[in-house]
Amino acid sequence: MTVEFTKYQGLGNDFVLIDNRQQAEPLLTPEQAQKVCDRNFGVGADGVIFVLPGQGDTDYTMRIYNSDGSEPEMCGNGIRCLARFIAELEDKAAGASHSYRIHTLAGVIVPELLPDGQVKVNMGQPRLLAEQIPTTLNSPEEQVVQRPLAVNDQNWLVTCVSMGNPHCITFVEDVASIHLEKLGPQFETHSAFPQRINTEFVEVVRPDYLKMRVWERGAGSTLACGTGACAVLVAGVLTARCQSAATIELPGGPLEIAWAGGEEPVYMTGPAEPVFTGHLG
Ligand SMILES: N[C@@H](CCC[C@H](N)C(=O)O)C(=O)O
Repeated sequence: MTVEFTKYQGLGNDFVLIDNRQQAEPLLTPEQAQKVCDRNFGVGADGVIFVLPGQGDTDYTMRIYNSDGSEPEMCGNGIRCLARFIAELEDKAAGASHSYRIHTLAGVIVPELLPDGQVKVNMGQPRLLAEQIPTTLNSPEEQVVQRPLAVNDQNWLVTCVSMGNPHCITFVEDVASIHLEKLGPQFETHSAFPQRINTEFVEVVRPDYLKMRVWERGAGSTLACGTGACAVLVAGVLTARCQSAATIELPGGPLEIAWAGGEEPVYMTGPAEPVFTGHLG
């Protein structure tokens, strides 16, 4: 079977996008997606994203496999790419604004194409209780803010935030000095995180400008993570380190993130670009 695809990237976080509107099950298995993501033997990507028919009152459904074949609940950079891909499939005029209601495993997420080509996403409310992350770092109905976690013979103070998918945030003096390849896998598979974890190391340059590096669950070191940037802003607000709106600088470029606190949703604005089209098989 031949499957058409378009490769997209959002700040260098790259995805193979597949038009799956004809059926409710993804056209590829997790094992096939893992092969497609291989950077030597496949197309090469951090994940494969499928646009499926909507459910309930939504326009479409998004499903995603990480490059290791696991299925996360949400992907921030991916949903910006998905919005651009849908506009392309629907043949919408370039530069026009549109928004879509997208069903995901993290709930309904609403990306909006802006006239300047950027995509602004209502990412929903952050979930802060230990049982929602999930983590054993506090009692189930408590938040996890600045809790000690031993990794690699060091004690780290971590704050945990779920944006539908789990994130563990650590504020450090110098983010460039972090040995991501060594620490990332140890955080990801730590017994305190029963569903593994995405890990962000963050340096606060100013209250409105933070630098972060990320080790993603199921994908390793990536150039950007949209849900991660949202979780970082929330952790920065919870620990009084940053303003309610800030630029989060990632290795692949900046994202604008805003959260008014409490039960308000988090907003993320950033780019998404097509790279090339092709077919599998
Ligand atoms: N890169 C993504 C997050 C993708 C999912 C993540 N690896 C997980 O397993 O939760 C983003 O931009 O949010």
